[in-house]
Amino acid sequence: MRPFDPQVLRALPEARRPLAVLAAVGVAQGVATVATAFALSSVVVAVVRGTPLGEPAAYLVGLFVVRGVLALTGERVAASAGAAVSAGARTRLLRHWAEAPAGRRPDPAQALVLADQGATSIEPYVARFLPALVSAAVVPGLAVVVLAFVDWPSALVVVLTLPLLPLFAALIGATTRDATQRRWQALAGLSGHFLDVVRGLPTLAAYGRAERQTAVIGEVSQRHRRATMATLRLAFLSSAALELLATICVAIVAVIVGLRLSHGGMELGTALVAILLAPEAYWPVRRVGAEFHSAADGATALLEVTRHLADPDLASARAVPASTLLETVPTAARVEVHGLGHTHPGATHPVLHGLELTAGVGLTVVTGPSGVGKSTLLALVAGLRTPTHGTITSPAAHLVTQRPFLTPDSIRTNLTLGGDPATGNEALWAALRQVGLDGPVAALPDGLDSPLGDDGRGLSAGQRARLVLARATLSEATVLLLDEPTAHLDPTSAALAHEVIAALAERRCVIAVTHRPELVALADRHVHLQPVGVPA
Ligand SMILES: Nc1ncnc2c1ncn2[C@@H]1O[C@H](COP(=O)(O)OP(=O)(O)OP(=O)(O)O)[C@@H](O)[C@H]1O
Repeated sequence: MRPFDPQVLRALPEARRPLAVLAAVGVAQGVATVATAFALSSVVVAVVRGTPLGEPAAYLVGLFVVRGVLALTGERVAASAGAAVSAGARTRLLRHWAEAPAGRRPDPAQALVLADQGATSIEPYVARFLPALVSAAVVPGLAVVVLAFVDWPSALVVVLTLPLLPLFAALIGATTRDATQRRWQALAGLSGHFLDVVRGLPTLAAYGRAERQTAVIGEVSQRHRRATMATLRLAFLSSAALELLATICVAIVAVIVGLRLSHGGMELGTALVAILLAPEAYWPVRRVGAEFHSAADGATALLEVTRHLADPDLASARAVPASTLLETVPTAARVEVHGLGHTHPGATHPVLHGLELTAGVGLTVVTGPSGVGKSTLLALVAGLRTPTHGTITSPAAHLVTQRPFLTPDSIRTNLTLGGDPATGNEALWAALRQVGLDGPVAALPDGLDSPLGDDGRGLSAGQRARLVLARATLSEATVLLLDEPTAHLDPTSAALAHEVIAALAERRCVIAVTHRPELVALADRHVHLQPVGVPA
């Protein structure tokens, strides 16, 4: 694992400015640190020799103030950079995946971990580790150069002993990486087992075996605890080892300087500067070692984010000939499909072949036997799948699937999902009225702010279907794709929903998959799909 990969700056441009400021602050802190060593030794020399103290003391106080301001600025910039880079990584990842064809998106569990814990762990990496890395790159070099001018024997000792610190840090880091890996495996084992037990709990309880799982979960948790404690022990021990090593190195400089001072081979001021500067060469390296433990996850996550954002597969998916891509024409309410063919990944036979379809403003219904590819056609037009053959031209479309997504949040949030969250109450109630859902929602204690459970729990299947239809009416998309929009509705509600769909089709291009003859009767165009190989 590299401590810092410059690719990050290309993938996350929001990181450039704060990292440049952090580097500048790091350099300024290095200069201020060296200047403080000189000012402090001048004060001590003035006290010992009884010379006027005012000037060196004023310099020292001024330098302390400057260092305080620099430290404060560094902390603030680092904290806001951490938050900005972490949020930027999450937003870019989600946008990147959302834009990618469904077939090229990562596995949902992996995507969730990366966008959630992964993006969060980037924050300490940027806020704490990178500033430490900047200091480690600037301060030791500066301290050694100045020391070489002031007292070259001390500089020589530092130059000879300084490489020991990164060497030990790297050795300890390699051991920590294995221990961290073991901890993650134990954690994954624990979560996987816990999930299995929770899933199977009703069955286990029914057969009176639930109690037995307590011991198994206890054992797996203990394994995770032991792995965590081993990592922590290693982290504390490694910090202590680096600390000890750095102290010994400083002590060597101090002893040599002390001996030369007592034999009169050195000025008091020079000796003080050497003793004050020597630790400054070691501590930034020590700090990098200490911060490495908290930043290891973030560095890995950042690499993973960069890899996803620069995914050559995805880049080539976007670069495939325009004929197989959706063209985004925001204004035209028109869908054109020519010679469309699609074979699902892993399937041997195409589900669609040589399909022609032109749909403008109005209602186009798509019918056909079950499994013929109606939902696949809508997913292709929506851009969720990439066609294997042919072309599709469509503006960004609003798709209502057979199992529409409802988030465990308020009705308001669900209505405005994917649209403008600031949509006014009046428009929301009007949309609900259109689908006949205003009464049931008004009867809820919190009205529009009433919460829904997972997958719309709290609403009947028919009410869910009407809610997503209301969401479609609020959408600004000029193309609406509806997959069996009235399948779950009773005849009265279905008739109301059909009216809404017909009203929507007056100004937009609505393509609806349906088995309902009532909706087919309202259509301006009717496309009946036949299984591939069967003449239309
Ligand atoms: N992700 C997938 N991978 C492989 N095959 C798939 C996938 N999704 C759908 N299929 C297959 O593609 C064919 C068309 O499916 P699709 O859902 O488009 O049919 P449909 O006409 O909408 O059916 P229904 O009317 O029952 O909803 C089916 O044979 C289905 O098994």
